[in-house]
Amino acid sequence: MPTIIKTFLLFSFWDAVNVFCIISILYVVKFYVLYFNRTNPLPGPFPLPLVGNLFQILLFAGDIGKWGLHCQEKYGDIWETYVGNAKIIWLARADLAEKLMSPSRDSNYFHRTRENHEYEMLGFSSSGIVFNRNRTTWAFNRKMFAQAVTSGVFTKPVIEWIQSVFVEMEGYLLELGFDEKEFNFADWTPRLFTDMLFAMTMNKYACTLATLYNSHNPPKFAPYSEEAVAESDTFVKALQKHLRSLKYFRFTPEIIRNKTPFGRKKTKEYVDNLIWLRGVLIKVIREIKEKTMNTDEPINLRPDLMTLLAVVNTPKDMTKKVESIAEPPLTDEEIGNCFIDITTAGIDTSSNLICSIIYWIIKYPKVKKRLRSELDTVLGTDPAHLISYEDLNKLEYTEAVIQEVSRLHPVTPVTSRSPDKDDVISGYPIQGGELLFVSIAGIQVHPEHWPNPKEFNPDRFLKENNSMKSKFPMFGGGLRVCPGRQLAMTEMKIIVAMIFRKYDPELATPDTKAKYKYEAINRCYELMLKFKKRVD
Ligand code: HEM
Repeated sequence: MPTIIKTFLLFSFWDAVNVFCIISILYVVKFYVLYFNRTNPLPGPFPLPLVGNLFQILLFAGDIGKWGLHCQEKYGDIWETYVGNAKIIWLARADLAEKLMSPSRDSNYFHRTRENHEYEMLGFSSSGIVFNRNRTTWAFNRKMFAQAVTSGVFTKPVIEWIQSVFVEMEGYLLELGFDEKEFNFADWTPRLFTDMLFAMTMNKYACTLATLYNSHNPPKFAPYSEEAVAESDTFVKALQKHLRSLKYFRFTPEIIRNKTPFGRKKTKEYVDNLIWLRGVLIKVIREIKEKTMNTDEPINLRPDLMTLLAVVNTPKDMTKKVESIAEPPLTDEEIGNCFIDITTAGIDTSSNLICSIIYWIIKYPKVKKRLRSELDTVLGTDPAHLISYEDLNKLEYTEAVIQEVSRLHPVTPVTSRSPDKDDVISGYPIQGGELLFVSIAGIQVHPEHWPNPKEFNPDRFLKENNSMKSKFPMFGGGLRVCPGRQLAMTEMKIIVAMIFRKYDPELATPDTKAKYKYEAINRCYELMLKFKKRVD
């Protein structure tokens, strides 16, 4: 028997406990020796070994945005925190974040995260947009996406598609008597935005609104075949599972994922789910490509995002933005990953922000009155009037309200960057590969940028006060600024307009509050309303 095993067998239980205690003490001593002798120390909350500052985040119910605001008050506009042993530097003033938000192609701050083996394994580190760490493929994918999403051929019809999905939801709410009975509006918005996104990306009906409506056992069920509902249900559930997997792969330690039976099973389940999802998407993309290639008149095809991405940079390009320098079209895999990115980044953000917007408008009757007056002036008083692209551009106060809600209650309170090379920010040395958090929530209420920062005042966003916008990173900034921002604003304006021109939503009780939980974004999980019809 090897000596090491023999020695081990001589150990009593208490010997093992003693060894464990000695190793733990040595680990703690080493942790604090390194901590107190760290280079370039910044102020920040005191970390514990192994967990860093995670326990302090828990005191804020995991809400990293609120915790950031608390730290900012205590330590100033630049501070450091720890997740385990890894340092994170926070920046909470526009000038401090300026370099990170630079739009330069050579920016040192291209990467959103540190190297992430998990996303690499899933194939996201070199394809798609959100988690892509390869500058060349990221730039190409992002350009193609932006080309499609901002082209006139898409931006105009999308307005109609959004309205038709809202009309469907409106019908369900009235059918269920929610104009008189209280209901949780936050249950409906993720479905509204999922169905909208499916309609605008691949001309498919996701049926999530219909499924929720049917779950209330109405006298008359939604008019979709069980087969169609079941098929899309499976697909939407797979997408939701994929979203959960992104958090799992990011936050579960590798040792648990790869070395425990639970972790191995979960990892396999998530990887299989992604393979299935990609398989379905590739099939849809191939069908679209076949259809587009077999017609001489691509211009007559419905210009949904998948179709636009499938033909971008081909002779049938509908965006009319083909450049003189020949670039290849997107591959099926790239289109599939772009679709996954759009759903990852575009559903939760918009659907949760809309809950906050509705809540704040209800809470501020004067703002509601002025918003309504703008809606009546621009759209007229006939609720059947379809909102047009031109109408949307005139809804300045509506846009200001959306921005002001987002300033005070950002759906994404934090974004991050990791520099390639060492740098200096405001005299403070930053090491290449470190992680930096930009506190969107902190910048948006910084007293140096905003007079009366806590006051809800949409007027500050009206044209005459335009200069404030540089201090407003609602959609992030620089190279990786949100490429869906124009579409997101279109969605918000249409939904706000469609609700307040015709309805007068009421809180279930005067002290009803919108309830939130932080899950990588601020998720509104409860907003109890009555969807009252407008009477004035
Ligand atoms: C109100 C709604 C939305 C908000 C508040 C929002 C906010 C953001 C923010 C803060 C970022 C990070 C930017 C940065 O790091 O500088 C981002 C990135 C992104 N967003 Fe949005 N977003 C919204 C809607 C959308 C929609 C509707 C889409 C797609 C249709 C979308 C697609 C993306 C993508 C693909 C990225 C990654 C960009 C990159 O890495 O290059 N977002 N968004």
